[in-house]
Amino acid sequence: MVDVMSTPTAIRVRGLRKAYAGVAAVDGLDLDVEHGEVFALLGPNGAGKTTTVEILEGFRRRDGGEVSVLGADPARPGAGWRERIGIVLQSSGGHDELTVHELVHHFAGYYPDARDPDEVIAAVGLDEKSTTRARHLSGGQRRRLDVALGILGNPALLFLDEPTTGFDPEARREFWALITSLAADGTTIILTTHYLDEAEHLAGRVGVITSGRIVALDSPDRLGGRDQDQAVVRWTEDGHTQTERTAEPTALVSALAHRLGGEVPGLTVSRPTLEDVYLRLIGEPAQTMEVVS
Ligand SMILES: Nc1ncnc2c1ncn2[C@@H]1O[C@H](COP(=O)(O)OP(=O)(O)OP(=O)(O)O)[C@@H](O)[C@H]1O
Repeated sequence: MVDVMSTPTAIRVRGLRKAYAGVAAVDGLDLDVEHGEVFALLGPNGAGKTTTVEILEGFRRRDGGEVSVLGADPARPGAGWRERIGIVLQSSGGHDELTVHELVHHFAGYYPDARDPDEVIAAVGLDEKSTTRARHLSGGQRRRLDVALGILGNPALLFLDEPTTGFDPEARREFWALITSLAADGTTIILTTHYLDEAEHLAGRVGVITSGRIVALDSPDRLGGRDQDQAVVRWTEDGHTQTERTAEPTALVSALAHRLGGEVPGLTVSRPTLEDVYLRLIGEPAQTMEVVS
């Protein structure tokens, strides 16, 4: 078996290509993910995220390029590789007649180094549903069960494809805490999500993919030059909302306070959100960021 930590990166992809009926879905994609990183892959519908991730998981054949995942080519992984990888697919199902307890205990038997099944059930917050059949779980609870099955084998690398779709806000926060604790234990995590706040909360780096290529890659606070973007200062003066873009919002606010004699009415200072930057990168007009010339 490959010693995964002896490989310099958890994932290395160069020039990955995949076409369906002659149409490119992944078109020369490069990517490096370090051991222990939480990496989020963002992109609009049809951008090529699932195709890429499924090639990394060994579920789809590529047409070209080099791929190394935990030191092995997923197209020819060899013994022991699959047990080192946890996968939570976009949609799941099956085994609907078994209870949570039965399912998790059953699948634990497949792994040489399984986590304690009862601890996993508790970790995903399904303690109280332990004796409930899978088909009677709510959508969000079913997703937690999927995550439980994904982490059961104590994977070195965990793929999460849109893991919190259908979660209520509280469940999402709890799930984030679970992922954060897995990451703290050293699990490398590849996350695809359409929730920008989820990427911002969880990921050390995000990659934006459009038309089968990575078009931006950085930490959430630096993506697309976000940290260099000017702040927008808004306030009310003479009955009108005033707006100014500036690289020095503190100086502007201080000058305003001086000029207006103290409290600045209606003052807000905002920076572009990750969503603003993301929409700009994929070529959509930002909806929340007011651009002032
Ligand atoms: N099995 C397939 N056969 C034919 N075309 C496919 C197949 N799977 C994906 N495609 C096409 O490849 C492109 C990329 O799809 P993919 O599922 O990788 O995108 P995605 O970024 O995961 O999208 P989403 O956010 O909607 O899940 C799309 O145009 C899609 O229609």
